[in-house]
Amino acid sequence: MIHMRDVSKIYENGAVALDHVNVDIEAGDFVFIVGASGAGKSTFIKMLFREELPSSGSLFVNGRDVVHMKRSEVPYLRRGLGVIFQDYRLLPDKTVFENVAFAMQVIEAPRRLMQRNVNAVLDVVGLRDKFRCFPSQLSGGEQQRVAIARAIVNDPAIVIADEPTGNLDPETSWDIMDIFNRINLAGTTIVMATHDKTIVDTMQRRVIAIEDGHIVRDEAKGGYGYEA
Ligand SMILES: Nc1ncnc2c1ncn2[C@@H]1O[C@H](COP(=O)(O)OP(=O)(O)OP(=O)(O)O)[C@@H](O)[C@H]1O
Repeated sequence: MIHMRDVSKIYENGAVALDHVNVDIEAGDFVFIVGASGAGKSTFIKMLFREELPSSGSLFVNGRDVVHMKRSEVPYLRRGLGVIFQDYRLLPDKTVFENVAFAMQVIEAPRRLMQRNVNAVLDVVGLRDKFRCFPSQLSGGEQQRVAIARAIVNDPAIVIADEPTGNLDPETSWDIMDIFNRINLAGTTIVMATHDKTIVDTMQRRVIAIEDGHIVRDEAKGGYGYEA
């Protein structure tokens, strides 16, 4: 599903964000990416949806060669992925329904599917009754739930999340993790960078720890491994 071979990333200013990284993530995995600030977690995540390219090495995501694909193929890569950020990134002038539907419009999904699928994912995240609200009328946790609905509405094989609970209080964070858990149980692969020690320690999922651009630990049922 995700195969990284000898991947390094050196930014233009010379910063080495990842140094000869090898990782295999299989269908249905739930993986936490942990590590100190600046360790390389976001770089790792960004390469999966080709926001950043490796400087060297090979990367296959969903069977696609991320390094050698043409620019015109990038939308096809991204169609198979749902991406979630710490700061939600909703469109402020669109309602909850429109924010989620927009992800279907972008891929030119048939209109008749739109109503059904948007309602279905709003049910998954428990926000069907807020479909007319604008993001500014929602709490942070609700906005993140809209972002999750948007990420999964096209039924991606992989959901990629960079610090999705970073702006949320512990209780709301657990509501969000509950949704990720259900999405994973339905078969979707989850790759999540996080600083949340309690969540990682409690969930006992696969943990990949990055330090200074190197993978220093990869455990099937791991803990956070650092002091919070
Ligand atoms: N666009 C960029 N240009 C130059 N250097 C960068 C860029 N993005 C990240 N870096 C550097 O690459 C290294 C890894 O950064 P990255 O953002 O991947 O770390 P991180 O583990 O996600 O950190 P955080 O937890 O603070 O988000 C750092 O040294 C950072 O300064």
